[in-house]
Amino acid sequence: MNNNVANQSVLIVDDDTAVLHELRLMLLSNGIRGIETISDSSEVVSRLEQNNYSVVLMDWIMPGLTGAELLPLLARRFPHVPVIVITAVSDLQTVVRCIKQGAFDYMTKPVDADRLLLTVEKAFHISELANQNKVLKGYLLGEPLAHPEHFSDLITRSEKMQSLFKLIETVAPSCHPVLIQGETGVGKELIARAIHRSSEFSGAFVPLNVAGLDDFMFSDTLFGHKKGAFTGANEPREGLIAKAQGGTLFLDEIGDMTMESQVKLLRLLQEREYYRLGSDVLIKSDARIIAASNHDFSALITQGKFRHDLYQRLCFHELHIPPLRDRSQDIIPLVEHYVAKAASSYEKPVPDISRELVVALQEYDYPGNVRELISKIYKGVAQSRREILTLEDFPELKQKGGSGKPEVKLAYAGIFCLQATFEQFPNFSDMERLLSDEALKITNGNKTAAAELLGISRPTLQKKLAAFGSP
Ligand SMILES: Nc1ncnc2c1ncn2[C@@H]1O[C@H](COP(=O)(O)OP(=O)(O)OP(=O)(O)O)[C@@H](O)[C@H]1O
Repeated sequence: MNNNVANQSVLIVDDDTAVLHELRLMLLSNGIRGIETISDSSEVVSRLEQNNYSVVLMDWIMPGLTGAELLPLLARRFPHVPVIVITAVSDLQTVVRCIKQGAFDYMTKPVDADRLLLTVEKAFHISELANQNKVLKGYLLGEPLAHPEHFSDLITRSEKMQSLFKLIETVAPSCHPVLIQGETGVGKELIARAIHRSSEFSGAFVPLNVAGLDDFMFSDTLFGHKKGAFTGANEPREGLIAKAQGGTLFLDEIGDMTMESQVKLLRLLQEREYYRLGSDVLIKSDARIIAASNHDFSALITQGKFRHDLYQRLCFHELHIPPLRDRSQDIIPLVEHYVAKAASSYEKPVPDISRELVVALQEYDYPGNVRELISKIYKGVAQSRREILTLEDFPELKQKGGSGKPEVKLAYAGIFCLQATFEQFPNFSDMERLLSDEALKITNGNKTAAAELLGISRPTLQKKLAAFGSP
């Protein structure tokens, strides 16, 4: 049985306690833990009202409520719970009736263990999908995140990111692998951590960057080794997969993995078991695997650099994180957050940000995404000698803009409508006055900083203010 059973539960209904016991044992011995049994069929509805069962396994012929009476009731009240009917009669008519009334599948007594497990596994899968659909529907109807605190490290105002968070809440509790794709520095590791938090798995989040690891290093780091496994293995080593037991193993830069290591990872995903180097003891693993990459997998697969079967296993759930330039609403909140952080780490007061810098930061396209934004902010704050950050502190942005003065965009004209501001089209002197007032407002009355912002000397600003009659 594969690994998607940890959060699943089964309700078995049969008036024969010996059958209940036997079915329970069959499921238990295959790793299914959440099993409850009822011998009185009239209790089924109230049990389903109180608990979230993934699957109901039910006898057809029972005293009290029979299968024929119960099945339509369950199909109507709990349509998302697959019901598997067990019947002693293998006549075609009963089977057709079961399926027509909404049974997910049927089987005849005596129950064959292999068939039971296969059917229950299929039903788990359907139940999981139905559950995800239910949650997604709720979200589409505007429901907020169930646990926003799981995403508290991610600063965003973008609707695309909010939708991604909602998707994460629906897929996080399943044990299936997740593949996160996105450009470098876009926040893939933060997203992986948010998935782990949302899964509420009790084990640890264990990250491993596989780029640059040769196959031996990969195997030793991931699986560990037995004492004496190779020259220099003086002590046994527990691999990272063991540290991630009950939790999440995050494999970063998976597109750079060697072909040999890909075979080993594929085996781990298929079998959920592994050997330490030098050991012939098979160890089971229940760690959930999240992988991340900034590569285009279709290109890697075509070039023969990545196994198609591994890709298919990894992308059971696939998440794409949009680059920062496609969610420009995030730029300013990120800038504000990291300016405050940088100032605190350099023990400086938190500076204001000049308007021209705000515009330039919004216009930039961030090929290195959030990581690049952070690095620019830290450099800018470190070198700034004033209480306001200006374009001067961000020479790379200044060079990009040529003159250093970013163009006023059309969108900006929506806010800054000259005629509406002045009631008539302004002349030069009106504009000078407006610019001077704005610069002084932004710099809290600091004339030196305001003059710098305006690109004029302090005495020139002083003269102009005197001409306007301003203090
Ligand atoms: N939405 C966000 N809010 C706050 N910080 C963020 C956000 N996204 C990314 N960061 C920060 O940006 C930096 C890069 O993020 P992260 O390491 O998660 O990116 P990545 O996509 O995994 O990068 P790489 O492709 O290089 O592995 C980190 O310091 C992270 O904390």
